[in-house]
Amino acid sequence: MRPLFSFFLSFKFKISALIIALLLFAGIGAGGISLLIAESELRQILARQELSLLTGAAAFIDNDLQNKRQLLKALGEEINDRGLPLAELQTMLEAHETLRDTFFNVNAFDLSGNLVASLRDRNARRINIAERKYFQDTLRLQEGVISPPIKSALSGQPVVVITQPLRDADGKLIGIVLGAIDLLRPSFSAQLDALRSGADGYLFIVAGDGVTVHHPDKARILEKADDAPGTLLDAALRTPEGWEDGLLDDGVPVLLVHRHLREVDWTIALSYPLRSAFASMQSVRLRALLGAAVLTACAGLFGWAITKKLLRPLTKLHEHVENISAGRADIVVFDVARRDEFGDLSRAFYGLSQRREQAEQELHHLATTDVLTGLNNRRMFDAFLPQALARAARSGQPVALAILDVDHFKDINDTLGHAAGDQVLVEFARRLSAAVRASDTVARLAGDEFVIVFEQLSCPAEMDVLGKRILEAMHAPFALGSVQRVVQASIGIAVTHSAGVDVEELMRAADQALYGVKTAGRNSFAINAVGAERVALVSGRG
Ligand SMILES: Nc1nc2c(ncn2[C@@H]2O[C@H](COP(=O)(O)OP(=O)(O)OP(=O)(O)O)[C@@H](O)[C@H]2O)c(=O)[nH]1
Repeated sequence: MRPLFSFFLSFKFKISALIIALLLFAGIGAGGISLLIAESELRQILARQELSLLTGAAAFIDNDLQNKRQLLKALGEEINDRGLPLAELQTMLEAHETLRDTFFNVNAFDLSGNLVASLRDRNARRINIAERKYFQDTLRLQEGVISPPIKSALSGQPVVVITQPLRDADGKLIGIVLGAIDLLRPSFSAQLDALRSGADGYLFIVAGDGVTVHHPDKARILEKADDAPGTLLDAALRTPEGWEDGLLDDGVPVLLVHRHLREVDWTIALSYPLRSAFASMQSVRLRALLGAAVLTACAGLFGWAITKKLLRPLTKLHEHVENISAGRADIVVFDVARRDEFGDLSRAFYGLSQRREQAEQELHHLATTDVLTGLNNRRMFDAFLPQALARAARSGQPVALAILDVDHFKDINDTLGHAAGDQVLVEFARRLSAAVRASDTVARLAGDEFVIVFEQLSCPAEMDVLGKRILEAMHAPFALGSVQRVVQASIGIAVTHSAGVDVEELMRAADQALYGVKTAGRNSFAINAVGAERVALVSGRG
């Protein structure tokens, strides 16, 4: 669980995730925008294509209506020219075969609106259409009109009628003749059926007042469609031609292409469900999405591999830090030649480690060195003496410890001052260091008290020589500014070559020797062989 967790926290994972996210964003963004543009273009193309088909259909219907009007006009003129009375119209209508082919029915009415002739049924019941608006309009305008879709008073069928005023030989209005178009089987039906687009698309015609003139669902003919402001139909009725996007009542998104007719206040429209119109786009979208997903996965893997490679120096750096912490490597491994950010970081680590090492050395020096004389201090001596004893035990060689005390040092301080006292201590330390061998270790314990550890002695008697040499080193007077001062010292030496002697025993033996020298008058040394219980007193001059 934990490695998985740290995997998700890793920089590699974050970078790879970022690459994938950016690619997804760019891919889906670019793909989405391209698809949107393609869809919009396709919509325009489809709409234009459908509109040009509608224009053909509209022209056909306009021509059909115009032909029908012309036919009725010709009929009216013939009646006028021949001065036929209304009573003879039935015979005349029946004689016109073209009327039967062109219209569902043709009827004639007198000025009072009473039926006087009916092409299809000479015994038709005597109806009156005086109240019908198209009748009144024809008389008022004295020219033919096309009615809105209505229910026929004679047949009860949904029809549209085309009227033509009738005159006698003197040109006086005597009635009207009208031709009815059956809206359930209009003459332009075949043409409209041929134009049906797409499996779900359908054509319909609606009058300017929203009443349906033609619809594949015949039950809707004569129904008033919803043309409230903001509806698709409202938009279609308000413009001569064009296309709109919108939702049908049942929520289906459609492309509505429409065109207004020339002969009559009708709009022919094609409702085209976008689902079928863009069926091909759906599959393109799916394929594009799949392609983007595959590409993103490949890019993600590639990004992972590249990131891993790019971050290898960082992994190496981490290894170096671990190795240095564990003492398996030196800080020099940080000093790489790379000329990039990782190189800079590694070298910065190197510099930092160098400074830290230096600081540690300085701290160690401060902690183990006497500030005044530069000799080892008590802390160093305490750590060093047991090691020296252990070394001596291993080598079997004698080891000696000398404790030195400057004689009457307090007098120097008191008579010449503390600074002069310091000078004496510094010079005393210098002479001590010069008098002993490189293998011997000198330290200042405190005040005017010094120690020397002598290692690698050939025999205990060698200490006689060394003790004398130290006293001799102090013979020359100390120059303290303008004053020359003789400085003497007392030395207590403990020497042993038995492995079992410990630090306390040795210190005690050296102290005893020193005490003996002090008691005997100072300026000399004494050697105390540990275990031998013998104190040898040797004069200051050796
Ligand atoms: N100038 C100076 N004096 C110090 C320092 N440390 C300790 N002293 C003085 O050294 C003197 C040590 O005196 P003692 O060792 O007790 O006496 P002494 O005069 O040497 O007498 P004996 O050892 O018996 O000969 C004291 O007066 C301390 O104040 C130091 O770092 N510098």
